[in-house]
Amino acid sequence: MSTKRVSVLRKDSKNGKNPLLERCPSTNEYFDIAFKVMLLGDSAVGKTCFLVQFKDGTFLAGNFIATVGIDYRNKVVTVDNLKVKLQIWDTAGQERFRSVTHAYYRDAQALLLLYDITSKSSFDNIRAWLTEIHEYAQKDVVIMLLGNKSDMVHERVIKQEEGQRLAREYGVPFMETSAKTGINVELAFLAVAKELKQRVSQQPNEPKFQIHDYIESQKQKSGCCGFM
Ligand SMILES: Nc1nc2c(ncn2[C@@H]2O[C@H](COP(=O)(O)OP(=O)(O)OP(=O)(O)O)[C@@H](O)[C@H]2O)c(=O)[nH]1
Repeated sequence: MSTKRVSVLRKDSKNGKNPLLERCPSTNEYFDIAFKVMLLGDSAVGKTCFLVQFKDGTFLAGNFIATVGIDYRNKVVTVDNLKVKLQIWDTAGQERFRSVTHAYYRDAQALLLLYDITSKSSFDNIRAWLTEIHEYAQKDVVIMLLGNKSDMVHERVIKQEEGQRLAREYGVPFMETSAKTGINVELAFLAVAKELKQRVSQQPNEPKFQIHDYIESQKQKSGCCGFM
């Protein structure tokens, strides 16, 4: 099998601290605060496409090329007038790369865990992924469950309610997404960015940000589908 990208095992030069008002080298944009987000899930659920859709607004159609090891891209988003740099780590879903990716869990402040709504095994493996997350990630890491490829309506084997039920069981937010059409891709990252930003800048009298409510309100605004 050909490979998508040789792994880049680069560490943040700031020793994990949130750099203030720095310039993002890849986008050349200034930012106030930075967070690390990781994409996890079985091979071929669409993690790379999900990241490319968010970063560039395009869909990587064509032959599937599995990621090797781990890679990252940066994107600066605006959250409540603050420039938030998301450093997004795209991991290889294949079993043989697990030991490489485990080493990166600890640095992530948020994890987007994807399954493919047309693949029962990718959904069944979500429990195993959550076990790994609890073993290797930070205790207070933000986790979001995403049922990807929601555009493939005729091939669907996992009902939306099944995803919702599993997410509720683990107390994590859930959405169905499509890296192909872009549905809910930006919302997933923005919800996570808002939650993380709120955690570090919460004012004493400010109400706590509720990620579930935020997602629900955005659904109502867009009049769209696939939310918890
Ligand atoms: N229809 C549809 N196809 C998708 C979607 N997301 C990804 N794909 C296709 O699914 C296949 C796998 O996508 P990738 O993004 O490479 O999967 P991955 O999770 O990064 O896989 P690994 O790198 O092995 O972990 C590719 O053929 C994509 O074109 C989607 O939302 N809808």
